[in-house]
Amino acid sequence: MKKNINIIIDNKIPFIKGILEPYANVRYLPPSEITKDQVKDTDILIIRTRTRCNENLLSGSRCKFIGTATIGFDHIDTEYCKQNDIEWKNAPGCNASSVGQYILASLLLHAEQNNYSLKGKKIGIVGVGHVGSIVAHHCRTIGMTVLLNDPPRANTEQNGTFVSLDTIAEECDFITFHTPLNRTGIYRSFHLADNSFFKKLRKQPVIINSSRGEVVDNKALLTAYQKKEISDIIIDCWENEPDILPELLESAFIATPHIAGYSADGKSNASRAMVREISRILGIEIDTSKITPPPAPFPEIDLNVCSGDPITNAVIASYDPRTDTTNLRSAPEQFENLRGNYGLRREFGAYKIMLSASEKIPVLKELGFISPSKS
Ligand SMILES: NC(=O)c1ccc[n+]([C@@H]2O[C@H](COP(=O)([O-])OP(=O)(O)OC[C@H]3O[C@@H](n4cnc5c(N)ncnc54)[C@H](O)[C@@H]3O)[C@@H](O)[C@H]2O)c1
Ligand SMILES: O=C(O)[C@H](O)[C@H](O)COP(=O)(O)O
Repeated sequence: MKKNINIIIDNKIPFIKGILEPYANVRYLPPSEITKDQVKDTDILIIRTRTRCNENLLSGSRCKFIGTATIGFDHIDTEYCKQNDIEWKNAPGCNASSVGQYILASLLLHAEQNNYSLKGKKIGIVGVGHVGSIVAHHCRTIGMTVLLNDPPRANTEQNGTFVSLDTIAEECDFITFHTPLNRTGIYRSFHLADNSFFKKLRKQPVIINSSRGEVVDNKALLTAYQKKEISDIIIDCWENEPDILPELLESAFIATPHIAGYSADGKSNASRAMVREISRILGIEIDTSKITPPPAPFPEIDLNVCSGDPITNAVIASYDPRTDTTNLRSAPEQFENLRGNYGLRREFGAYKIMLSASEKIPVLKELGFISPSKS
């Protein structure tokens, strides 16, 4: 029962091909081809961050629904959509655990390479939603002290224990940004970290940005590094992607092409969310059971044969951000291709840990690895 519904889907959204064809006319296009002309006769758009949905794209089209298979939605002109009766939906939380894995892996590598322990170090988390909460959980689990900053939540929640951005600037050894990109308004996050923010830092922290490039003024970030106001940079989201600042790429400890959320788990969550929305719109049951990530290639991590910290070994066995850093440094002009052809990783929950009796087993379980067992 094919309805007269036209759908365009970004061709880099995985696990979705074939699912909607029984119900609609589906075309898969690269973002560069999702143009005004193509969108004109389209009812439903399923896109990623690379399609800017604004008047230029949408005016004169019959599009009534935009689904973005992402958490962020700053690429959608929500005001234009409201005025023109176009519904839009994102996929809240879809890849939050993937970003949690990215941040923990980067922190553990930084500690290992600089020969210190993260235990007792203080991390400031700016933006405590789906991603920030997972980062907070992981950091507490490995013994870090966590400070939270989230003015929208602080203003509405009675029992929150939030601090100001100034307190984070003064006290933290690490500061990680997990806000949406708000260009205006009282919760504006555009250049939340700017020159004046970096001047307030007291502990020469490591700065981490995996939110949106524009949340951190990239030139100010580089200057702060050069002036030793900060000790290191971990960066996944950049201003002006894919034309990123070469000096920042060279200076950062971890520098990746906006792939913190690129787990197979996260991508399949997003695809499932998009199909559920279409199912709701069309008023039909659509089976989503085939939208599942493939198994991890090596799903058992035997920590008994590794020397060094079991937590670091387990996390890095699941994901090593140095590989993505090396790939980006060797070919920065391939930023979009590195994303488009990314080998999606699996999250902690896809790995079973083998480890003889160790006080680290409860920590590994708490991070989400499968039933660490005696071997
Ligand atoms: N690098 C990646 O691959 C990747 C993956 C997922 C998400 N992201 C980005 O991370 C952002 C956060 O994701 P999420 O799932 O946690 O979103 P979320 O909406 O669940 O949480 C965002 C939190 O930020 C808070 N916030 C808003 N404005 C703020 C401000 N000015 N200062 C401090 N806090 C503020 C909100 O109150 C909310 O609690 C997304 O909007 C997206 O831009 C990037
Ligand atoms: O907002 C998100 O979900 C993330 O930034 C996500 O990783 C973006 O992925 P893209 O749509 O660019 O593939």
